[in-house]
Amino acid sequence: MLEVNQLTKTFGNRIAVDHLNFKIASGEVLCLLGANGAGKTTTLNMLLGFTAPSSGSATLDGDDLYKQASLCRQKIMYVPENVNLYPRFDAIENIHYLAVLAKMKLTDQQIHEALSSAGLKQADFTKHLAEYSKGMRQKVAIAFALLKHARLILMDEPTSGLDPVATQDFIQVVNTIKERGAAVLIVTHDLLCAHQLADRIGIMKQGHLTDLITTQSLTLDQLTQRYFDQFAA
Ligand SMILES: Nc1ncnc2c1ncn2[C@@H]1O[C@H](COP(=O)(O)OP(=O)(O)OP(=O)(O)O)[C@@H](O)[C@H]1O
Repeated sequence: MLEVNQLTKTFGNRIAVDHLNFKIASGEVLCLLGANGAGKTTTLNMLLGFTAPSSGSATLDGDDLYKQASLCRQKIMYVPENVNLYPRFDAIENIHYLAVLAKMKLTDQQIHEALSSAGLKQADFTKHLAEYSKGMRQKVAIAFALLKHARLILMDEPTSGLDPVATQDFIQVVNTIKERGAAVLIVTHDLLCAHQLADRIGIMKQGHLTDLITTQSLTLDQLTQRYFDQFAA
């Protein structure tokens, strides 16, 4: 599904991301962890087309992310750390607006179903976004990803600032996304959340992927130890 090959980004003589390789299958969640400055955001920015790679390539369902950029962009959804939508619109109006920008035609019924699948309570659908918490705004973006049938969902620090209940809620929503067959890449510092929701965890250090862990095989304590081992080395 997503295949990243030798992706590299340099800023002057600083190598932010150094010949990175990884794959994410359909229905799989990969969490990227690493210290500040390890190259996680730069990786995300390259996949989003915000930053051009210095070299290397990436494909989504076999299409080149850079040579077929507009085709690929239709299949990608980005959920930033803070989802900024129109505060004076309710959730339904915001999604209608996003749909117009994406040249999609959606019925209220479709939007209601997607907002429910994303875990939003029906009573909140018609509240202005100004009244929404961070977690609720995230759900609106995820509902749009479901409506868009996004094949790749990229998330930046989705659980930072979420309380434990909202975090569990978020994990459930990610499971819904997985069931629909999207590939999910999450950049996070949240080891507990990564352990709970990732199929695999990649640890980045100085632009390299230094460890790639299948989550199921490790307890949280083992994962934490393995994470710290990377930085002691
Ligand atoms: N626009 C830029 N110009 C110059 N250097 C940059 C730029 N963006 C990132 N860098 C450098 O690239 C390296 C990787 O940064 P990046 O933001 O990708 O790290 P990160 O892993 O996301 O860190 P954090 O966890 O703090 O968000 C750092 O050394 C950073 O200073």
